[in-house]
Formats: sequence, C-alpha cells, structure tokens
Amino acid sequence: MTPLDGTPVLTAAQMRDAEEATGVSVEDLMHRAGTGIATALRRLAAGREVLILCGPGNNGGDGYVAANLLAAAGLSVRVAALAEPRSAAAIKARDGWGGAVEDVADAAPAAILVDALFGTGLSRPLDDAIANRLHELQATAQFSIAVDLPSGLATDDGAVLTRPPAFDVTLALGAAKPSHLLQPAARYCGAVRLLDIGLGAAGQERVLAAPALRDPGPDSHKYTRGLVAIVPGAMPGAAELASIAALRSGAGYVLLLTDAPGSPHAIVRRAWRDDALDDARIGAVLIGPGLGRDAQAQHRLDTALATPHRFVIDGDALHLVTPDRLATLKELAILTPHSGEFDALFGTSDISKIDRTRRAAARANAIVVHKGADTVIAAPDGRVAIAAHASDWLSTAGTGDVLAGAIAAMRAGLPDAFEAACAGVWLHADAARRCDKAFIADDLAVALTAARGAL
Ligand SMILES: NC(=O)C1=CN([C@@H]2O[C@H](COP(=O)(O)OP(=O)(O)OC[C@H]3O[C@@H](n4cnc5c(N)ncnc54)[C@H](OP(=O)(O)O)[C@@H]3O)[C@@H](O)[C@H]2O)[C@@H](O)CC1
Ligand SMILES: Nc1ncnc2c1ncn2[C@@H]1O[C@H](COP(=O)(O)OP(=O)(O)O)[C@@H](O)[C@H]1O
Ligand SMILES: [K+]
Repeated sequence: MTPLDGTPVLTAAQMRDAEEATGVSVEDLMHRAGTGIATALRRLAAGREVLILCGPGNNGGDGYVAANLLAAAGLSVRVAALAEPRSAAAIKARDGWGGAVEDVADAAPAAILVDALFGTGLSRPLDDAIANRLHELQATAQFSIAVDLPSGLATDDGAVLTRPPAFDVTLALGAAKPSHLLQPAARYCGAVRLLDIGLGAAGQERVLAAPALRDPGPDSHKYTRGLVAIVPGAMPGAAELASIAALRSGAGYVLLLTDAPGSPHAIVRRAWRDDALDDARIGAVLIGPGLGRDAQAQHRLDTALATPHRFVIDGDALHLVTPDRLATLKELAILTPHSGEFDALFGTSDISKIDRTRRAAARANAIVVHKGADTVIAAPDGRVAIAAHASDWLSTAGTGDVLAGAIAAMRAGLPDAFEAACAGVWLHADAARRCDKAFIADDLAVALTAARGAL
C-alpha cells in the first residue's frame, strides 16, 4: 500500500493492455490483487468484522479472493453478492471462497465495509436499489474501503455515473486511474493507496510528485538563483502577492516593475518602461496577475511578448492572447488558466480534463497548468502530471497569484519548463497543507518558505 505520488495514471483500456503485456493470467493477477487487498484489510480492520460486497465481474473476483485469504487468517469476514459471477476468473474466485454468500439486498451491516461491486468495468449507472443499499451499508460502517474504484464512478474522466458514498480509502489496483484524481469523482475516493500487482505500466501521465530541487552552493549568487521580473497592472495587490511567492519559493532576485512603495523590502521595485525587460539576466517574466484587460494591459503584454524571455502567463493576460500568438514565442511559455480562462482561450469540450489540457498544450506549444481542485499540467511533448487532492481551502482570492509567483521562480531556475510548472504546483499545494484552514493568500505565500525548505 503506497502513496500515488509519481506513479503512472492509466485508463481502463490502458489497464487491459498493461495486463496483457505482463503475459500473466487474469487468475494470477486477481490472486495478486486479492492478496494485496487482504493484507491492507488486515491492517485497516484491526480485528473488526469485515463485509465484502462482490459484483459480477473481476472487481467482485478480487473481493472473493481477499475474503478467502482473510478467513484463512482467522479474521471475521462475510461476503454478500449482487449476482452470480460472470467472468471465468471471478467464477473461479467465488468457487475458492468456502463461506456463505449473502444477498447484498438484505446482508447485515459490519464495522468494515468493502466495496468490490464494480471497478474499471462499470458501463452504466447503478440500479437505484443497489446504490441505496451501498449508501446504507457504508453509513452504518465504522470504516469503508473501495476496491480499485468506488462503485458508480467512471474510470477515465472523473465522471460520476451514480453518486457513491464517500469512502475512507480506495485501493487502486496496479495503477492510479484518472478518476482517482479528477473531479467530481475524486472526492468520493478518500485516501487513495496503490497496490502493486506487477504491471509494468508506463505512460506519459503521472501523478504529481515532489520535485528534486538543488539548494544553492558556494558558487551561487542572486542572479544564478534566478531573476524573476513581474509586470503589474490595474490591481497591484496580485503582483505583490506573486512577488512574495517567487522570493519565498527560492528566486534569487524579484524585480517588480512598479514605482509604488511596498514590502517586503527584498522586492526590488522599478517603474515600468517599455525597455524594462531588456536585461539578459532575467530568468523568467511573469505577466497577468492583476494586469487588467485595458489598453495599457494589452500594450504591456505585447511589449513583453516581443522580448525573448521565458514567460509565465496568468490571469488577465490569458484573455489578451491567442493560442497562435503563444505558439510563436521563442521559449516554451507556462500558462496557468483556471477553468474560465481555459475555456476562453481554448474553447469548451466534453472530453476529459487530461485530454483537453494535453490538446491545449500542443495547440499553444506551451506548458498548460489547468487549475482547479484537480490541477492538470501538460506539455506539448505529451507529458502530463495530475496533482492529487489539494486543500479545498485554496479556493480563496489571490491563491492563483501565489501559484503564478511560485512557478515563475521555478521557471527562472530550471531548464525544463514542464518540470518548473510541476515544481511550482507541488510547492503551492504543500504550502496550503502547512496553512491548515481558512488561510489567506498572504499566509500561503509565506508558507512557501517552509514548503521549499522541506525539499
Ligand atoms: N485490469 C487488470 O489488470 C486487473 C483487473 N482486476 C480487477 O478487475 C476489475 C475490472 O473487472 P471487469 O472488467 O470484470 O469489470 P467490473 O468492474 O468488475 O464490472 C464488470 C461487470 O459488471 C457488469 N456491469 C457493469 N456496469 C454495471 C451496472 N451499472 N449494473 C450492473 N452490472 C454492471 C458488467 O456487465 P455488462 O456491462 O457486460 O452488462 C460486467 O459483468 C478491476 O477494477 C479490478 O478490480 C484485477 O482482478 C486484476 C488485474
Ligand atoms: N476546491 C479547491 N481545491 C483545491 N485547490 C483549489 C480549489 N479551488 C481552487 N484551487 C486552487 O487555488 C488556486 C486559485 O487560483 P485562481 O482561481 O486563479 O485564483 P485568483 O485569481 O483569485 O488568484 C489555483 O491554484 C487552484 O488550483
Ligand atoms: K469497487
């Protein structure tokens, strides 16, 4: 049972391919899955009675295998089924279960509820009676665990076909699936833990992991650590927040292009001029937080984009560019749209957030950080990282400005724009975890120092 950080994310079809590529039979993979589930359950149940709900497919098969192993280990375990198993592997697993099989409709509740009804094979919404029963049994349990996915969730796009109960833990078999990470599905999974079943899964989509960042050395000075230039506009507070965030993420020098005084004094302030960015030492330029969308904003953006720097483009600036303009930039830019900014720039669509973000990155030839409770980061070369479960308290004004500053600091210091974007998103989420609840964006920016210090 391991955390998901850095692990591959596979769709249902990719899971089937990975399963075939192992050359291992479905029965053997199911045995591995059942063994992993039983080991996890022994720890999580701590001696309490376990009720395993088994569906007709291989998800149910995993449940029968786990039940058999738990009973053999002396644990109190009962099984309730929805229907007869249909796949050969699930039939064999059920036949290997020596105990009674109750009916889900009238099975008595237990302290520990295990949902092995449906996994990656769910093809349509659940019947109301089944969904209601699942909610009842989960509500009376002390602790609930979903095998692979809570029943009712689509696997590939974060969609909810039928609303499941909110589980305490989901055991992802073989690899994380998009719905463990994408909303609205992810909120029902609880803590997601990976059970390794020996799939040699490799793909371009991964769960975001902590970056490996170098600390300064004896040869470092402020410019080698990265000079971030920040272009402010109509709402100066946003650029101030981004400036603090860039410094506290480890930038060596933050130049805020304003003559308005402010703190901290570590921020260097100089009035905007049309040649303000003519400095080869600039490692990254951030433009967009609080920029406004008026003629002055458009002028500053056009002037900035005519320079050959590495850009982080956020907020209002995303309303003043087109994907075609972005694709002509010399250096790979990083775009940080929330869903409204994303739709305005790239249009709306029904496909999954992962696919939309990947397409947008290819279209604009830029790194796209598609923000939200689920943040997806995509590169034009196809790499994708998905951030797992950020603090919902991030939904407060100014936290996006803080993110933009953190990413700009990373962009000034790292050669790979995708890695820089990933590092900034990681630092931002970690800073939020350190802030507990009801923090404000100013607190979040300050907490970046501790987040950076932990790496
Ligand atoms: N891939 C791997 O490497 C490994 C995968 N493993 C495990 O296999 C799981 C996937 O198994 P799976 O493909 O058999 O699908 P599963 O989720 O059990 O359900 C399919 C069954 O349910 C039925 N059904 C669907 N929707 C329904 C509904 N709303 N209401 C009622 N029925 C519905 C559907 O019938 P049909 O749609 O054909 O009518 C079919 O009979 C995966 O999550 C993991 O746990 C591990 O064992 C080992 C390695
Ligand atoms: N419910 C949520 N859970 C986790 N993170 C969230 C949630 N809502 C927003 N965020 C994060 O908070 C930040 C908000 O950014 P943005 O919408 O641009 O705000 P602002 O423009 O006010 O700074 C983004 O990093 C986003 O990913
Ligand atoms: K399940």
